[in-house]
Amino acid sequence: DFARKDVDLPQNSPNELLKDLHANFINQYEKNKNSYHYIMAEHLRVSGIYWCVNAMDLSKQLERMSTEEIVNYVLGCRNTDGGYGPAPGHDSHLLHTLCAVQTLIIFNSIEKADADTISEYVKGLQQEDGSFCGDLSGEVDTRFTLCSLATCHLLGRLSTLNIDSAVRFLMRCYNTDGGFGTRPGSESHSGQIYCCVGALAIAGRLDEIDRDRTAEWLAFRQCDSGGLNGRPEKLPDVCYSWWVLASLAILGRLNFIDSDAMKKFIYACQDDETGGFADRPGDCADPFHTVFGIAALSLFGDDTLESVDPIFCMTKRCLGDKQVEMYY
Ligand SMILES: COc1ccc(S(=O)(=O)N2Cc3cc(-c4ccc(C=O)o4)ccc3N(Cc3cncn3C)C[C@H]2Cc2ccc(O)cc2)cc1
Ligand SMILES: [Zn+2]
Repeated sequence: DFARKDVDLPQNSPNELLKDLHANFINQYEKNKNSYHYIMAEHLRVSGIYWCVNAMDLSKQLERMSTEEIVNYVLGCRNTDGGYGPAPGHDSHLLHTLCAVQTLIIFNSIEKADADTISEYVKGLQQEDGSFCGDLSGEVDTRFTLCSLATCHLLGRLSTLNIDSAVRFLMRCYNTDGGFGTRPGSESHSGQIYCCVGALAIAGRLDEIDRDRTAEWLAFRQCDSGGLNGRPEKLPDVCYSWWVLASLAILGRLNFIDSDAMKKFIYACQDDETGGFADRPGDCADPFHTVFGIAALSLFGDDTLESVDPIFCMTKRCLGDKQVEMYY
């Protein structure tokens, strides 16, 4: 069967950012009667909170969030092992530990977390070969290398980890096509490239890769619709806009893609009734695709948004001197 490799942008697609509509979409996750405790699936909740809070910060509307309630909820997800779970009483995982730290930094409340116990938790998940497991289930993924280096960097505890072995493992995941996969030998994927390029940038080791070759693989993700996909022959999706654009920004190669066509696709993913972004035009909006659609537009310099840091997907405002100085 002929698999569609692209989408058509509907004629009446939005052609600008519907910023206030998105703020209302995100906020409805926050109203008392629909607070996170009910709306957001428990196994996702702390990550969902980071996506919502970050979307509001990028949209310059953070003051509409109930800071204290959210900060206390996140702190309530801390476990005795030093890590954070997705909700109170859930086991710790690197994905949610990073989102918890990111949320606390956005609310300028990172001093309420214990940097030493969190970084010791992360260190405990690094393997002999330099890789990281997401939790005690033992799954290794280059995504978890980014979570580990980003969490420890944001806490000022990067030296807790073995950075040399972490970089050696990442380079074993570097494919001849210029991309990175989940583990050594895995096929290249936009999301994994974002994780590996981001981790190398935090480690100050971007000179280990051929940045033009990697940027070229990323540029080939652009479809006729202007949207970016995760792998060859896949459909474009607005969250891949973020993975690909942020990677190109870190590599100093944003000029490798057609930004006007890209923006047109991102605008078309907005839902002009409910607010929010869907993965592609016509689908249901969700907070995950909303934050990455807004972050991608911020990378293009939309001055109605806060400027976003490509490595951490957080505003430069909240990161301050936690930003990694880049060299191109
Ligand atoms: C709806 O189906 C899924 C599938 C995977 C996941 S995930 O947690 O493994 N994850 C993030 C993710 C979230 C959503 C979503 C819906 C509603 C909310 C509320 O905030 O968030 C939706 C999708 C999604 N995915 C799956 C995906 C996105 N685009 C294409 N796909 C297949 C990504 C997935 C992995 C992930 C990526 C980044 C990250 O920081 C954390 C997890 C969640 C829901
Ligand atoms: Zn997506």
